[in-house]
Amino acid sequence: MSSRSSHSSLAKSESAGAEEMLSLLRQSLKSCKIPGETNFEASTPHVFVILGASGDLAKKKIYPTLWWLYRDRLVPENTIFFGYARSDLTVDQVRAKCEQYMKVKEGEEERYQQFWTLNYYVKGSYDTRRDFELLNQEMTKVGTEKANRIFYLALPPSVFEPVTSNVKKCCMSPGGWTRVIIEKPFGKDSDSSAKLSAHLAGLFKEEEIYRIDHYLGKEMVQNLMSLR
Ligand SMILES: NC(=O)C1=CN([C@@H]2O[C@H](COP(=O)(O)OP(=O)(O)OC[C@H]3O[C@@H](n4cnc5c(N)ncnc54)[C@H](OP(=O)(O)O)[C@@H]3O)[C@@H](O)[C@H]2O)C=CC1
Ligand SMILES: O=C1O[C@H](COP(=O)(O)O)[C@@H](O)[C@H](O)[C@H]1O
Repeated sequence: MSSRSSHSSLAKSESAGAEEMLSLLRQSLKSCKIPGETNFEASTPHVFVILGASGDLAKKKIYPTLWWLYRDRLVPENTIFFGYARSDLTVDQVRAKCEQYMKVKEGEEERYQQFWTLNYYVKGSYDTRRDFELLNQEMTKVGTEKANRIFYLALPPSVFEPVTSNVKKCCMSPGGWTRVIIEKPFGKDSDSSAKLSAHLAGLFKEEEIYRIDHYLGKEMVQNLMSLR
């Protein structure tokens, strides 16, 4: 076999491997029927909110990941995305910040364009109830009251408490479920971690809270096929 054809069969087998993994992921999402949860195929609308949408984590990790999930049809079709932060930004400006991390391949441009048409941005502070009321109004206006809502805190830990309090007061989904995702660090020592946990427990049920350390699981997720 020539080196060119061995490269091309390697590329084919890698892309077949990726397709196989995506197909497995879709199958498992579709067969997942947890009571009270959304069936992946159902038409239930979802709103994914990135709090701290102007920041480093948002542009390097969260928006790219949402785009890749959307591209690979691993989020329910009826999903919209809201960015929220104090910076005065438009969706186009958020898009420009993210651009170099999105890794859009040839042939994906149309879907990529579609992804951004599903995005909205609301400017607001983290400790003002009125701003979260406005976010709530916008989400309801663009989406529906039935939509499940997911709030991703891409924010410094110093604002975790006011933000989660305001989400609870103003932004819980009226007709669906609500989830709050917090990226590490969960406090800086045992006391501050316990304080944060107590605060969250006072607002949400445990199943409404997701604590993420993407770094801890990274290698395992990347090697999912070898682990099977
Ligand atoms: N960046 C990364 O790769 C990783 C980050 N993390 C964690 O994710 C979270 C977010 O990180 P990252 O995006 O890097 O952080 P940033 O410093 O970029 O902050 C995110 C946004 O929060 C707002 N913000 C920043 N400082 C403050 C402040 N003192 N008070 C109120 N709002 C503020 C700003 O938005 P605005 O002014 O527009 O409101 C900013 O764009 C942190 O908890 C971090 O530890 C974890 C792993 C990796
Ligand atoms: O959580 C973390 O993530 C960032 C980014 O990691 P990446 O390898 O997924 O790009 C990392 O720089 C940081 O050290 C780590 O704590």
